[in-house]
Amino acid sequence: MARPSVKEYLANNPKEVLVLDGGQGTELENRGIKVANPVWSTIPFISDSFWTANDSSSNDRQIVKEMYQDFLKAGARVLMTVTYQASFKSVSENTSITTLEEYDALLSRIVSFSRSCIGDDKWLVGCIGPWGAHNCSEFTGDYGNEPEKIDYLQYFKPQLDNFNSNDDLDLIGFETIPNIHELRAILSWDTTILPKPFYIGLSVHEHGVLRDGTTMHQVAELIKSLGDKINPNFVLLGINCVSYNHSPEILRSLHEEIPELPLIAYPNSGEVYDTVKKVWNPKGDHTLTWDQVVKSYIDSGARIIGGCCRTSPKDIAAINAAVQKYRPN
Ligand SMILES: C[S+](C)CC[C@H](N)C(=O)O
Ligand SMILES: N[C@@H](CCS)C(=O)O
Ligand SMILES: [Zn+2]
Repeated sequence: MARPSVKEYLANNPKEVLVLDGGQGTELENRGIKVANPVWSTIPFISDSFWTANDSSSNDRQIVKEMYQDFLKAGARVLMTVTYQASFKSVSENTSITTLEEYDALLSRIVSFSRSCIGDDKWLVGCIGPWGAHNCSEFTGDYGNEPEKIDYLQYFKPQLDNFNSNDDLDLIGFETIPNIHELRAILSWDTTILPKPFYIGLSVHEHGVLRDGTTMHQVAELIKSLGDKINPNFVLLGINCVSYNHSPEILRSLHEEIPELPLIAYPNSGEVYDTVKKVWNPKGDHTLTWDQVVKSYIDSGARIIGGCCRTSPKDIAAINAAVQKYRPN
């Protein structure tokens, strides 16, 4: 392997801050791919023509490649697979891919294609959206009346099994997790279920609580209560797809609660997703610059910084400039 493990790299280079890519689903949408469907940004990979056509005849294939190229040019060293809404449930209930065998083949193809787009020297994250992605509750955290009874492992297992066994993936990213019961479930999984380094990105309200109302103090208490039993592959905790303007404060509150934990932060643009119309609506302007946001993240212990929905290669270039300016010497 041409790159060290992310976990070792971060531990051996305590001053290093890595730049992640930006919002892939929304970037593909900006470039003409229609993502409003039950598997969201994974849609281009479902079509046979993505895999059979050559680059010049498959427009979508060219678009995905160019998206990766542009994030790389902007300075990203950690990039993600476009598999946020590609759980077995979402794929098998909404596309022509219905068996576990076909599903595995799809994920393996996506991972190797993504690896071929970014080269061997960059880190590749296997992106896994929350349980709530399939019914669009990632921004409400409303998992019904008995969220504690949901079988999260059963939901994630087919995607996890594929990602765990794929050496092209360096890290598993559980993203946009809005519910404490889901967080508790993921954190309860040992190295037999999660043998690869992983991180968890929380989906947090502007006023700093998890979308289901759990405080950052309660999140910290949960992590502390696990003590030595915590899976050693749990590398970073953080926030993603949270409001840009509020994210520095939210990350600071997490850092104050668990100062020793390496953090990851990649906010959205500050626009708000309309889950019915599936469009992003403006909500005030950026009152902060990326320069200010990144400085604050680094002061709060962030080791990986990037952008989520509606952030583009331009945002990643600004993040990269600020990371080079503020990372510790
Ligand atoms: C992060 S959200 C924009 C992903 C898409 C959403 N789960 C939907 O199904 O519309
Ligand atoms: N990794 C996903 C996040 C959705 S919230 C994306 O960038 O599209
Ligand atoms: Zn997002």
